[in-house]
Amino acid sequence: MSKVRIYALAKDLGVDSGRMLEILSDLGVQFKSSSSTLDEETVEAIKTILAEEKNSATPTTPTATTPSAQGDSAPALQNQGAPTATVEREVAPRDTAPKNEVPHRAPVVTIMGHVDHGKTSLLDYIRKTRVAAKEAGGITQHVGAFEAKTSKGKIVFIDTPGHEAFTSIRARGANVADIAIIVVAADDSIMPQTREAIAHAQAAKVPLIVAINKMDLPTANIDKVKQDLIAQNLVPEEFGGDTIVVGVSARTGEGVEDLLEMISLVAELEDLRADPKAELGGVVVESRVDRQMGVLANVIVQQGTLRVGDFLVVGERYGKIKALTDSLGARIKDAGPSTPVQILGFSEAPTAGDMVASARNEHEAREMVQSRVTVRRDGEQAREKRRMTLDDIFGAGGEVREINLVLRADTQGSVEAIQGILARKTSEQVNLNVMLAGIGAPTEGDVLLASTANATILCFSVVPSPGVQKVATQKGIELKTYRIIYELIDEVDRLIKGTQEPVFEERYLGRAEVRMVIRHPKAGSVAGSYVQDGLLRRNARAKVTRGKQVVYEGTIAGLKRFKDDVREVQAGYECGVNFDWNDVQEGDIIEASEMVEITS
Ligand SMILES: Nc1nc2c(ncn2[C@@H]2O[C@H](COP(=O)(O)OP(=O)(O)OP(=O)(O)O)[C@@H](O)[C@H]2O)c(=O)[nH]1
Repeated sequence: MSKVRIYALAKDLGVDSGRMLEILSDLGVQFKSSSSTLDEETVEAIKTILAEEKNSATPTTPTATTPSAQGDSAPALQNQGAPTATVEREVAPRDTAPKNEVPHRAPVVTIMGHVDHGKTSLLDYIRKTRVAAKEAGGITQHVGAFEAKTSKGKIVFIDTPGHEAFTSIRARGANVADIAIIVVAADDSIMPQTREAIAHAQAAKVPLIVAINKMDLPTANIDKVKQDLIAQNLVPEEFGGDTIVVGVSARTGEGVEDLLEMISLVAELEDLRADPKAELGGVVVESRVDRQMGVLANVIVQQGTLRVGDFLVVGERYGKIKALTDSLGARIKDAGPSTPVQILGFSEAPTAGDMVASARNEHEAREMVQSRVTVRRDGEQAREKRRMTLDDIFGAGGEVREINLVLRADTQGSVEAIQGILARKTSEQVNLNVMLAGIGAPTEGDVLLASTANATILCFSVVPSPGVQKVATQKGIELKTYRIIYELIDEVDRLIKGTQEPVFEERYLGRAEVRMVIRHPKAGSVAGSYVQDGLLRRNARAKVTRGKQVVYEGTIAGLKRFKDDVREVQAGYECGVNFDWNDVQEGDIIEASEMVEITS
């Protein structure tokens, strides 16, 4: 039997993800994502655990016809007898002492990709086929996201496709999406914005699923897309990698079901939970001003529950919810986690990415706003005083070993040349992580990416527009332009140096011979010595040898010329040397050295 992916096994065994994760953690199995593979032994162990549970849960009524001749317990679990229900029932006793009482929530998915690769079409297809719009009078409300129903439950899709929205939300510190779908047209393969989308999803550390769209076209070249994905370090599962790739057509609907199923499986294994009773947390997806209704803000609730009449604080504004509308256009009274809603009640339009909090009453809402204003002002003042330096970004003393870069250059050739040089500079100590390498001037999106990932933007032979430069300045992002490749590389070297632990080298200073030892009741032994070569320096490292043997290693604690304390004594002079050691003898050789930081 070959290796099995976690999600595939969970599906085969009809086990819910929570239980699968529990078993894996009980077994001490480490895994990266739901696509990670399990070896044969682990699979057998899981099957055994499930079989044992099954037996102990139904001791007297062996369920389906599971002949004892069947050595492997797995087929029994795959039997038709409502496996999911059975498993859930079996799990129940364990739930008496649940690790996590917080209920599951629906995944929030964002669709990104290159222009014209079919993001909108895919969203439209899913909305058309999966949203029961008629329930609410036939008009779906635009609330920035919609809820699709699948056999495995609800999936929330953010319906403004494109990474700009996603990134601006992230740049404000919010991470609204749990899963990113990267749409790649089968006839066009990976394009610049695909690469950007991948970089953004990776920077957000959200699992991504690649949807190869337009499979219906005769010019579709799936193999090419897969090869191009590999070149982006996204190795599809069939080649042994972790990247889930699903072929779809937004036109015919082919594969969309599989895509939804994959989303559900990934979501299950992400074990997404949120407490509807917790303090409110939500994110503004978009907002607009309606001539008749006023400000409408589209929000996704992340935890807690929104209720009509609540006071909400968003950024430096607050408002009272006058009305809540769900994605089907229905007026609702409250909305729990992973619910997209439209809120009426703000006096000014909030910005995408703003986080929504609730206050108990108007007074508290006002206070919260006031304290936010103060924090912002303080921050602005502090920033003015101290423009961020690279050391600030990466930490002094090289605590951060990852250097994130966004690279922009005039041609593909330059990009590749620079990337080639950078690749050689990655070492065990420092990882140069080029989050995005693109042709053309840097964009505001690059700055947002850089600001969320603490990256530096390096430009070669391209110049940022004043607008982009301004945003970079506001966000304290280093945006540097070069006309000569080696100057850019020098900058990278500087970054590397800033992040590395300093390297020290022992440098020889000099040697002295001990000619006479004076035993002093208070000062201990003073070695009257003659400096034969170089110099001796106070606080330098000292090694004392007697014949061929090293008898002491430590520090020159004191150094005197006659009665005076001195800092150093040159060759050709006599001096008195003190150590924190008293067994020095006539004839010993003192060798002094110091540790010097290597700068190259
Ligand atoms: N044959 C075929 N055409 C498709 C498919 N999906 C989208 N298209 C077509 O591709 C074009 C672009 O589709 P959109 O959905 O607008 O692409 P998009 O990625 O949302 O584009 P932008 O919003 O401009 O970034 C349209 O003409 C669609 O009809 C598909 O699966 N098959």
